[in-house]
Amino acid sequence: MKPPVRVAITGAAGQIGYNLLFRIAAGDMLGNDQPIILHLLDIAAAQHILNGVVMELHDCAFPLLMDIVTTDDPLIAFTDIDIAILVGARPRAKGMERKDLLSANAEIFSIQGKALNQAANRNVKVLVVGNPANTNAYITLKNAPDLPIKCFSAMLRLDHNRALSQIALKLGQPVSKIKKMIIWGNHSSTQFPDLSHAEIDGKKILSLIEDQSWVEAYFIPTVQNRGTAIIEARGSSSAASAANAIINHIQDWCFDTKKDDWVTMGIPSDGSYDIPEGVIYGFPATCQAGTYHIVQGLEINNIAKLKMFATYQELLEEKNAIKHLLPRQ
Ligand SMILES: NC(=O)C1=CN([C@@H]2O[C@H](COP(=O)(O)OP(=O)(O)OC[C@H]3O[C@@H](n4cnc5c(N)ncnc54)[C@H](O)[C@@H]3O)[C@@H](O)[C@H]2O)C=CC1
Ligand SMILES: O=C([O-])CC(=O)C(=O)O
Repeated sequence: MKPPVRVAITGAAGQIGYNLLFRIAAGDMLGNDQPIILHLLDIAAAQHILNGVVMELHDCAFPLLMDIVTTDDPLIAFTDIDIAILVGARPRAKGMERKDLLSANAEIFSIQGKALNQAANRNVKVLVVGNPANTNAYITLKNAPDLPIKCFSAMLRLDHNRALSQIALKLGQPVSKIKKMIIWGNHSSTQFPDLSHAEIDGKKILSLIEDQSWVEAYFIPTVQNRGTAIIEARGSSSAASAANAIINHIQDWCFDTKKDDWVTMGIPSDGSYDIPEGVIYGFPATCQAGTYHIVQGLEINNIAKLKMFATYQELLEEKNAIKHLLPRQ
């Protein structure tokens, strides 16, 4: 039997938590031969709900679930963990943009960055989901100066999956055939869902879509604003699809992306594609041996450059609003 992997999930008593924990414990994320210890963090006021979730986890009798730690203390939650999924944060309500959550949520990630720095395994994989996810991930990494920068990522996989599905629906093809999608930039309505490299059976998708205005008038805004549409329809934000995207993101990071394809991950900018260092930005990425790499060498036209820069500008504005929470230079 393999040694157990310790997976911390924050906001474990919330709606994403309820859609995520059971799938992780069932083996959907790390495989059906990988024992797991769950470290579940939520605030003191939510511990009674968390207890109910733990009762249900026990009632599933998952063979892979070796132990469950529950706590409201990030230091306890993050001790010796291999994977951290930082979900715990306020969700937005109708009429809000994700960046409106900055003042409510930013401090959470400053505290949790410090706790990760102190207690997590040095090769921990940290995925930030709580919104605004890119900037919260940046706060987290800046507060964890002793951890390598490549330990950190933010979730744009839900946007990536949304884009795949819209194309699958448009072309009447299975999602699995659509390759090389990209969501550049921020997990916000300024993101740039970019079809120009996407392929199906080796053919460029843009050449298969007869009505090019569909891309600008329908595809891009639908993907950009899908979170808002879900909130309007359900009355609360995406939970099952967010949990599914978390599983996809961690699975690819741990077990490699597929050959001849890539995924979108929010990762620290390094100057690639003229996006300066200092933000967490959605890039096309491949993963090998537990490390992500930005896909290099893609041709970017001038219109795309403008869209990529606009979403970068929004990230700079968000960063400016939380600069007091950034101790690491
Ligand atoms: N990046 C992405 O693609 C997506 C991000 N989200 C974001 O994920 C976050 C969570 O969403 P839901 O689960 O729907 O919200 P929720 O309100 O159902 O659950 C949030 C949980 O976090 C807990 N929490 C609050 N402060 C905490 C802290 N300091 N430490 C630990 N736990 C804390 C709350 O007590 C609650 O149990 C929101 O910020 C939402 O906007 C949601 C969907 C997709
Ligand atoms: O829209 C929201 O606030 C939740 C979220 O991030 C998404 O569904 O993409």
